[in-house]
Amino acid sequence: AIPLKYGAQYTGKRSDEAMNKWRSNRFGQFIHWGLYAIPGGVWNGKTYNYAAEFLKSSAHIPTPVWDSLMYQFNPVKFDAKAWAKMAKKMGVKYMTITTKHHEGFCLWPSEYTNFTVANSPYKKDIIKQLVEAYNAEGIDVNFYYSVLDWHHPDWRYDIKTPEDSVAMSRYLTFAYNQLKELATNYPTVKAFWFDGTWDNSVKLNGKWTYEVEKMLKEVRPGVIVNSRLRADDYGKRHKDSNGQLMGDYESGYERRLPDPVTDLAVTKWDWEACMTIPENQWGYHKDWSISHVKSPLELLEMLVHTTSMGGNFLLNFGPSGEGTFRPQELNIANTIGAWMSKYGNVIWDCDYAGMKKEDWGYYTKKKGSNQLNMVVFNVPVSGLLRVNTPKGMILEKAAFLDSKGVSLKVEEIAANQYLIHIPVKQYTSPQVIQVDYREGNAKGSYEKAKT
Ligand SMILES: COc1ccc([C@@H]2N[C@@H](C)[C@@H](O)[C@H]2O)cc1
Repeated sequence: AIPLKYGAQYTGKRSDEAMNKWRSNRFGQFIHWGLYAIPGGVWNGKTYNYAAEFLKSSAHIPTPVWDSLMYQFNPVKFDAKAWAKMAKKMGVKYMTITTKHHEGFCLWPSEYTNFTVANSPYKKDIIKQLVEAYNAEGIDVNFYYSVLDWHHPDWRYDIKTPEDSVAMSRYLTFAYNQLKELATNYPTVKAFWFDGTWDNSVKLNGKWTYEVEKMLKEVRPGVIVNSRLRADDYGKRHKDSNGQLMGDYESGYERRLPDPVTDLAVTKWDWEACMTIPENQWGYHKDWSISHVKSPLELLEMLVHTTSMGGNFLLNFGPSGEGTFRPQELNIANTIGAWMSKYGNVIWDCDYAGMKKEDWGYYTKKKGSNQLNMVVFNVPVSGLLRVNTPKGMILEKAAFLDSKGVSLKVEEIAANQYLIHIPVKQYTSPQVIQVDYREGNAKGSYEKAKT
């Protein structure tokens, strides 16, 4: 192994209470909110199709012009309690809020800059209101923080001169202080979601990323840090020069999911995928007709897919400049919430089942139980759901979760090979089958045939 000072600090999954809670949460709400929500992807009458939170660069807007949006930030319809109630109904157990996105505008009254809500017409601390409202609903709150900062004069994309180095170290001190401020002033924060760490200026500062992780865990013991923060002694990110995951979970899946057949390696570590409802909009965009908008059932399948591979699914919402969500977002919250109210127990506290992926959908398994869940998205025309079990696993019973125990026919067709018979009809939402099994070796008729 290559000796490293700023590489992975430990290997394997954390098994402390805080990480077990983070893992059992499984489903989270991402919220991207900032000045970008005011123009919403439109500038001087022109609609820019790229992600709305990048409008400053898409429309080549000078920093002073963009920053003056602060004087328009006044979300008169913002209601943290209403947001938290919607999230509770959706079935999320955690929420991750952009405290500061790339634009540098802070949703909390940071003492280290004037570019915050405190100096906007709105004035009040948005982070405080969200933390209190979501925690009151029993939902954990995590902080997204962009290291990249378009506003701060000392930010550098690369270090090419001694002046760059001096400026960037001033910037990193500023960011360190802001992060300490967030971890100190909002003591119920459970995790930090770092972004904007891909530039060379950060890769050259692996030591700073190590010190930030260390500081956060000293100020807030148990706090969780994503792999995107970290660079090692040689600028390697996410995994260090020895291939070891840095931070507490892998956070490279953005708008994409690992393949349930070829990417099973992810089941060896904790990971989270974050997802947009439109094709590629994190911040509020005025015109959602410019791309595909994912339906509730598409997103529900992604949530189940993610759980089936032992990951967390962070679904993004982009409130408007006034502090409201769109009808499509409300519909998604209600539709997924309705399914979660019936079947949330096959998501929360569930994990990878170690079973071979089948065409009909996904398996999940409740931690520490012999209860195997089958979430069926694709009903085969045959009505026969194939189940291949590992050696030593015998299926005993299968029933639709909401059928009050009416068993389904389980046909053993070969060693560790079964067919579960279900009615062939139009299902309008994913069906959940609960399977009971026992340890033991198959000794069906075919064994005799062989001997
Ligand atoms: C292609 O480059 C980027 C850079 C930043 C992002 C940001 N990460 C997401 C989690 C959002 O915050 C998006 O703005 C996305 C793509």
